[in-house]
Amino acid sequence: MGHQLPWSFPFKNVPMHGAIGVTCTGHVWSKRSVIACLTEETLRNLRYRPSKLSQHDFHWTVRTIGQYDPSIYKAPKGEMPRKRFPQALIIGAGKCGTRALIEFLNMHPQVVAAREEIHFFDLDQNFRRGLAWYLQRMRYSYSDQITLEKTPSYMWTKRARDEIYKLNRDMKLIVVLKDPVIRLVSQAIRNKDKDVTGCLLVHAPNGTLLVRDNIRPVYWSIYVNYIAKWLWKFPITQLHVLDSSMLVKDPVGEVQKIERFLGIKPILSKGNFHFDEQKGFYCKRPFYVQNVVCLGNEKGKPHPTLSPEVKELLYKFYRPYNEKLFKVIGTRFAWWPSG
Ligand SMILES: Nc1ncnc2c1ncn2[C@@H]1O[C@H](COP(=O)(O)OS(=O)(=O)O)[C@@H](OP(=O)(O)O)[C@H]1O
Repeated sequence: MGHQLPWSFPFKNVPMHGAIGVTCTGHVWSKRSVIACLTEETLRNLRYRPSKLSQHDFHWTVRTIGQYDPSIYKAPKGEMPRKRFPQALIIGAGKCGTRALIEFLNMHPQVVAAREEIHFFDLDQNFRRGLAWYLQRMRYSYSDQITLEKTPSYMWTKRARDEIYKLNRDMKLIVVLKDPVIRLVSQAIRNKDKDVTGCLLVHAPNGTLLVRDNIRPVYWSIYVNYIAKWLWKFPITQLHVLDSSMLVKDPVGEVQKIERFLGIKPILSKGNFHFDEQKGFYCKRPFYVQNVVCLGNEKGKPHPTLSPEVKELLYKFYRPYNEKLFKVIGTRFAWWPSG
């Protein structure tokens, strides 16, 4: 994009190999080669008051130079990147692989993913800060890129449904779901419930064992109760539901379906994924980066083994809800006990 700074690279401790330009299209942080993205406002300053510029004027998206071959992605000619509200959201569900999914999608040059979970629509203290605050949390993008945010608890939140609809009724919604029994165990472990089995089950007065359906890990796994409500507002064509176990087994196939759903170029392929034997999961291999990047150790922790009796009870509990869900979304997932 040709805008050159009128002085040498001013920042200490950042090794500099290459030019600074207004090219804000990459997705990979690199310590070796940098491109600092400038906002339009900064560029105005640059023309009129260059000496007033400081390090803080930079939108610090540091990119590997030449990260995308022009045959893979070229920013629209003459356009400046700007912050945009998401056009797509990963709304859930927590513990179902939402982090892996957004990391994988973020390798696509047309996907510009927010770096963190913003929790704008679900948390009062964030929602009160207003839409301008939400917008500021987004990264810079071009008009042919899709800004993507993930907050896995949006799926369970009424305000998220209402406010996302108000913000953009064309919003594309991505939901990754997991076998509900595995998800609830994952959540119970995360909540540090020591006795996972004990916390999920309760004895009825007559002595029979029942699933405690009044606790979050349990009722948040009744997906149909939430998905059906999203579909009161959004048409099914705007909802893409995938099964976490398929994301684990075949991430390429799953991200390629999402490329089609989002209407972006089919770019991600086998070469972007590497199976890490030790972790037992696929990790990402972004374009032009030698290293494979895996999720942290907090993801993919071993789960406790449930007793056959408890397992059966839980699967029996979820079966009718799963059946309803499959009808609503028009797809079946293989959610039955293994082992
Ligand atoms: N590729 C890859 N690498 C690592 N982990 C993977 C991957 N794909 C899916 N998973 C599963 O993601 C589970 C965590 O889900 P989330 O990222 O949605 O959790 S969170 O709600 O954001 O805390 C995590 O759940 P646990 O196994 O309970 O840790 C993993 O099973």
